[in-house]
Amino acid sequence: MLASRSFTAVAQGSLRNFNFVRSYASAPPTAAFAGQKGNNGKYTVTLIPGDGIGPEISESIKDIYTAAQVPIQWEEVSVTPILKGGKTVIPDSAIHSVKKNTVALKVGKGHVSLNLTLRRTFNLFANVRPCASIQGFKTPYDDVNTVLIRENTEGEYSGIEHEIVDGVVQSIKLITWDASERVARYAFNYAQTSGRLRVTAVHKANIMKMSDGMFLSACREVSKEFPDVAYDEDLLDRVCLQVVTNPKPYSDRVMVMPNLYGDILSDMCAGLIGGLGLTPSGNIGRDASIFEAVHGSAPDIAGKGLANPTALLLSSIMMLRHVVTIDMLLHMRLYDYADKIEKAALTTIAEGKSITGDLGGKATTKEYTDAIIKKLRA
Ligand SMILES: NC(=O)C1=CN([C@@H]2O[C@H](COP(=O)(O)OP(=O)(O)OC[C@H]3O[C@@H](n4cnc5c(N)ncnc54)[C@H](O)[C@@H]3O)[C@@H](O)[C@H]2O)C=CC1
Ligand SMILES: O=C(O)CCC(=O)C(=O)O
Repeated sequence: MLASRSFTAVAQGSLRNFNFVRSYASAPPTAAFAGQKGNNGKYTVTLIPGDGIGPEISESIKDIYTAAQVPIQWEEVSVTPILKGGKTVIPDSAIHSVKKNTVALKVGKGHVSLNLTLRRTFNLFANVRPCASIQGFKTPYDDVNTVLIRENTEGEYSGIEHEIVDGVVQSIKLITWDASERVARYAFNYAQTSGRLRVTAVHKANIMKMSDGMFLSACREVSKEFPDVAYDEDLLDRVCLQVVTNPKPYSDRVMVMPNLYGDILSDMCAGLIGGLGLTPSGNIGRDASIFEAVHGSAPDIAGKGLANPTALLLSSIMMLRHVVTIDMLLHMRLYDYADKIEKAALTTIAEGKSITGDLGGKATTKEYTDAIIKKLRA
């Protein structure tokens, strides 16, 4: 009963400010999602600032949340790998914090496969990556509004690699029916609750007949459970060409795809709306969800005050709307915080006076953050 009510709330929440942003809605809730709300009336959320620009943009988010008086307290943890029993692992404290709080905000860490470890540890099976043009901010395209859902635990990112003989290596692309079916069902649920009533499976089954072929079979099976959601399939290369030629037709649908394709296609979509500084994502699992920017730790600009915190901020907004679905009866008002912060950030960008260098402006991370805070306090 609560689950179906929550689904309605998600759909309403996403449609409420449809004209303004259209896409940074929360994802449909998964089975046992439960944030931790303390006696002080605040949710505790794990914050993983990572390295590179992570600490700078995390500070921005904290300052903006303080100014907006969002009822959240951050539990900051490090995921810098440690040596344990001869293996490099994520510290127990980080794992424990995410397990306890079930919600985390994170910046990509410049450490190979750490993301993959987190995604696998918490079985974060779906990565939701919305990408929408910001009204009033001029880019070559002004009508991008894509939602891409990426299988997040396997494919080329299974981490199974070996050397067969000297000079010959092999990386295994692992596709399982269960993971494909699970992400497909998530995509159809998302389509149904967000009002984007079409799912397009993106693939290369013309070449990878068995692996992508099975991914497609799973999508087709799941599509039968959703007669009100249209279903089609398209080749990855064709989708790339079509999206950069005319993104408009992709506004009415959700794209679902194996892991690697989603990684690449989401960066391409980001390029259409102003770059990686603007695109958020949510790694959704049954027992926890970790929200993070599509970008990584950007070591080339770290410590220079140049980083754009918007992608992480929009990820946190997806998180707020996700948190709301847990406990909607008590905390509907978190939607209002999400809406308010989102509006302050996107109007700051549209005005163009205090934007960061990646968007063509001259503002530092702090100046841009302060401009948002000023709007929140006005
Ligand atoms: N989801 C994740 O956790 C991801 C982690 N990574 C990791 O991050 C590290 C760096 O990877 P890169 O290939 O350099 O990708 P990156 O996404 O960190 O940076 C790519 C380019 O975009 C720029 N950029 C990224 N975020 C920006 C922001 N917020 N504001 C302004 N400019 C921004 C960077 O300066 C750089 O020129 C690597 O260790 C990589 O494995 C990379 C991508 C995603
Ligand atoms: O884990 C990494 O370092 C890169 C992963 C990545 O690019 C992504 O998942 O978007």
